[in-house]
Amino acid sequence: MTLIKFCGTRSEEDYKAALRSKADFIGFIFADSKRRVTATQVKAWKTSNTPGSKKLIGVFVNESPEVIKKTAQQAGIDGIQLHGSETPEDVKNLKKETSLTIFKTIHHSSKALEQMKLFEGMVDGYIIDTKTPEGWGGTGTSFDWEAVPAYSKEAEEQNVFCLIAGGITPDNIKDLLAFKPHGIDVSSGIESDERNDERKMMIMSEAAKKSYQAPDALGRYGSFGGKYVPETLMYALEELEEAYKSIKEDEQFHNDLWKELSEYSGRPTAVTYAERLTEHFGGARIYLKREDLNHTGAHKINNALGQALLAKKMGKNQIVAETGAGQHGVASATVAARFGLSCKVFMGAEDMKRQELNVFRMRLLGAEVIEVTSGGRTLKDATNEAIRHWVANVEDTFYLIGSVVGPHPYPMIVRDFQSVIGSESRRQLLERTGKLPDEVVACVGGGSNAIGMFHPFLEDEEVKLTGVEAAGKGVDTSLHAATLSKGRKGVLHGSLSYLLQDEDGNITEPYSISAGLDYPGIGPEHAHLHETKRVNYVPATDSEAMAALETLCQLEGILPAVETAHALAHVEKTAPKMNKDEIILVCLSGRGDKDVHTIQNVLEENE
Ligand SMILES: O=C(O)c1ccccc1N[C@@H]1O[C@H](COP(=O)(O)O)[C@@H](O)[C@H]1O
Repeated sequence: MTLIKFCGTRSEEDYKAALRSKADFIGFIFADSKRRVTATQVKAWKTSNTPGSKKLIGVFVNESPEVIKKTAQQAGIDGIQLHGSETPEDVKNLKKETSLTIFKTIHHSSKALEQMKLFEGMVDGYIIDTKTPEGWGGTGTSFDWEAVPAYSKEAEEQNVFCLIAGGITPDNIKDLLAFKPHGIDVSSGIESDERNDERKMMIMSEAAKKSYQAPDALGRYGSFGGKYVPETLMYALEELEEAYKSIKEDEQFHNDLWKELSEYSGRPTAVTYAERLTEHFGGARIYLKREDLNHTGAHKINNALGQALLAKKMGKNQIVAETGAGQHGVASATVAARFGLSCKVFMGAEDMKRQELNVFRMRLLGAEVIEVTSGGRTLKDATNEAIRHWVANVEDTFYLIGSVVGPHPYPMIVRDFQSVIGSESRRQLLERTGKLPDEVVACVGGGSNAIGMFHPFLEDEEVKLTGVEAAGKGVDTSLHAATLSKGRKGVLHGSLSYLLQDEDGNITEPYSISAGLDYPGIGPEHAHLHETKRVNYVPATDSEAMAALETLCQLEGILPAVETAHALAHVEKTAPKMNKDEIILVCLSGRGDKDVHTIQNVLEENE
């Protein structure tokens, strides 16, 4: 997927349209132009419409450092684009004096590559534009795009990205995309009658972010997914689907959600370069997406906040949830406390023993934790009970499902709320390294952290995606939870996917050291991505996961959740075989404080 910067925003309407679009960057012209705006205007638009994860960029042409700094500060923007003949010295000084992101525009010419080299190590990205006698930029004139790969290569060597500007329109964008630019930057091409035209923005966005379409109208991912539920739940699912459709288009909802994600949960989460781990394996550079730094210690809160806001919007004041490792239970109890909702969490008796601390946390947060003693007394059984409770109380109860499982529209809703993980890390890595990762790795139980991480990378064919399943005592024993490696198609909890089952189709008991991966099914979208071979699913055993957990603790000072350690176990296998200039991005889905007892028991047994 290509980065998008929509520039020349000159009214609150333009700004709102850019916020609704798929732009990664929104540009404002502070230079001489018909599109010029003031810092006061930008500040006012920003105050009444928060930009969420989009970055605001101010464009300047040969402006004094004092004016640039003052304007940026007044407007409250994230970065500056120097679009004139600014020198490396000017950039160096600005970099020293501000913490702003700096993009340098280089005008296409036979000297452009040499000029880029002069700014090496000083800028966060390049814009390549056309200069004409009419102006420094915004002229609607394109250059010969045969030159694009050379510009991208130079930027990659400098570990930054390069956006292409100049005369890009809905009619010619596909010609440019054939040269695989890192991103596009457009002013004139999105305008009609002196204002930004949302239809043009949409055409450009669709072309640049050519999106993978799933689920279909019936909630199917290929042949998987769907709604296999009793009649009593059909109405509730339709009501939910309608409500979700309306909030998806609702700017206010997205603003409210981003406010919670940022002010309450602490997003964006960091991407950490694991330097000592990288050296230890001697291969690919390893980057960790730190979902463990979220409030409550895992990625689960992203989805819980989204669904709780949706529940409020639907006028439901009771939440019911299931939990395995307890992380989703804690996240649900947390959001219920924050929004003043009542909360019941169903949890298997076995998991309650393994995750005693999280049971205590949920109760402390005011939730009722209901022990489930049926079946294997783990996540599957807790989910059965939560669904049963929902069927009986559907009028005022919202089922806050914790993974990309269950009947449509749940897998889609959870995926969308978790995709913030992948879209944030995609942008963060491009900003940091100038390239996309070569491989992205995440652990998979039901699969919510993995789908959230993978989804924004699905169109990037060059990025290898790897999901790691829990192989327990080994996939050739009966003690594992490796659904895709060892399962068959079947229906569980309202959707068709791969399941662990015996010859007669009875669900078999999964096993994993980690309560969060101990589920006999997997989200239907993962089943589809497995069948289409877009994602490669591999197993990791308990002992491989525990070894990887110790390595991360000792080399990076990060205690990961036992679930997350399965993803790290795959990194141990693959990183040493990769080249030093390759990059692995790992979803560090949660922190391991909740697992300290389990870890202690295992390590003591091994002594
Ligand atoms: O857009 C302007 O008016 C402008 C004025 C002065 C310097 C840069 C300007 N815009 C930049 O030009 C390209 C977009 O060009 P086009 O209109 O799509 O051909 C982009 O980098 C803008 O940031």
